[in-house]
Amino acid sequence: MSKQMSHLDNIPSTPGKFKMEKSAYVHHRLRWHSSLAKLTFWSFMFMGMILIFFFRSPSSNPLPQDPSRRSLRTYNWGGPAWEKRVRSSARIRSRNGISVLVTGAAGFVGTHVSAALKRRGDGVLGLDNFNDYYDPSLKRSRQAFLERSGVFIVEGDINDSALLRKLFEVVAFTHVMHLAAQAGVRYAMENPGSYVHSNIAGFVSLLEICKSANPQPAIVWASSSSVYGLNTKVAFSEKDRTDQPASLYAATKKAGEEIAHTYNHIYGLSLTGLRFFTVYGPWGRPDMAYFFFTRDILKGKSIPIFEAANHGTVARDFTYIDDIVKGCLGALDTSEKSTGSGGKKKGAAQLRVYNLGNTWPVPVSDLVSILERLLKVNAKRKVMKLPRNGDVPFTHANISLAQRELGYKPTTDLQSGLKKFVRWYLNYYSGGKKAAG
Ligand SMILES: O=C(O)[C@H]1O[C@H](OP(=O)(O)OP(=O)(O)OC[C@H]2O[C@@H](n3ccc(=O)[nH]c3=O)[C@H](O)[C@@H]2O)[C@H](O)[C@@H](O)[C@@H]1O
Repeated sequence: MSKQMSHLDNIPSTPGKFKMEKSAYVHHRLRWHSSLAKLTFWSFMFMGMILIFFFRSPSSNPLPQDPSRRSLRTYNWGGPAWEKRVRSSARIRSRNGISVLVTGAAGFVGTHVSAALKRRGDGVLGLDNFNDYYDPSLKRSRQAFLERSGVFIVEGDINDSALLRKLFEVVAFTHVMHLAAQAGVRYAMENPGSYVHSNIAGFVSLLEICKSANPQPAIVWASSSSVYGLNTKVAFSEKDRTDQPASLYAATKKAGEEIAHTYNHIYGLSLTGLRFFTVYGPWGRPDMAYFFFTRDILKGKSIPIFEAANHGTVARDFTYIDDIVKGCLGALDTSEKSTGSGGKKKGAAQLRVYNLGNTWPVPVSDLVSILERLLKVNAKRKVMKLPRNGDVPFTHANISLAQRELGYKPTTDLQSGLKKFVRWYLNYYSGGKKAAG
């Protein structure tokens, strides 16, 4: 080590503490070396910071969640073997059966509806983009489950008009069950673009193809209880106002209802919107509270339980998946044909909207108590104020219209439904991924 270096080693890091008895010359040189070393050090630090900033900046790092990039993903479709699979999956195998294109088929509700249609002999073709909003491996497991029942899921995006056109060329679908969407109330603040991309642009893209299809299919699609937003009149009825959405998610679903009106009015498409109320059950969505509460209770992690102003209760009209499936099938079976052809309306067509709820709101804290009993583990509850992120304090469905017109009649209470969910959850995550179903 050089003499100079050893001098430098003696320099304290804090300025002003240098020993003053050294000669002025040495003092001057040391100060000079010290400044040089510091200058070099800070230059490197500065360069480093710029590089880190550059590589981490969102504009230079295409995140998989970027919705505009989702549509740029290329999917493999087409070819004789692919068309054969499409035709075979969509083939009707029962008398008076229907042929249904199910969008979002690898999603929670999509999987259950596809399986139920297939069971009764209808033709079913799935479509899903397998995006990574939540663990795509769960979507792959649902796909495998459907495959075993004879349902083929085409990989693709509803914004891909060429793909949709091709599907209608290969199969004359009588119905579309449109469940592909960007779901989740709170995530809308993180990634607003994905809601516009899927729930508005994607819906319009699908309707454009449907209006030009010959014959035009009848469409049943998923709206949401969240369209009631800040409505305080209980129970929520289809006649109540829905012009005060509390989240962008709700606003895009409400926009969907208006868009449905337009396509019905101009092109004669038969359209039925279903306002689902907090659907839960086996194969559910990991971003929903009942699902991640279960995971976190088992892990011993604390769970945030929201409460409204003045310690008010937050409650949901939780609705079990099997009841929702019956509602969806009821809506498909009572759909009238679209009236247009070749993109032209020939007469008035059906336009409907229904609540599909359970009519029994349950406080979130009661949901947690049920989970504690089923899991035999006490939850670490962290009660906190309902964040201002789009959540509403309560939902409560009036279902008399769906009861009358769709024969909809929910039969599963939260305790029984969660029991089935917990059984599935424990089986699925203990390695029985294939068998769970
Ligand atoms: O009914 C609907 O239309 C909507 O239902 C759910 O939305 P949400 O009811 O907010 O369902 P969760 O996110 O599972 O929340 C359930 C309840 O737990 C509460 N919660 C949520 C998260 C949390 O950390 N803590 C907590 O107490 C929420 O405030 C809410 O009352 C779905 O996520 C939406 O996609 C769907 O459209």
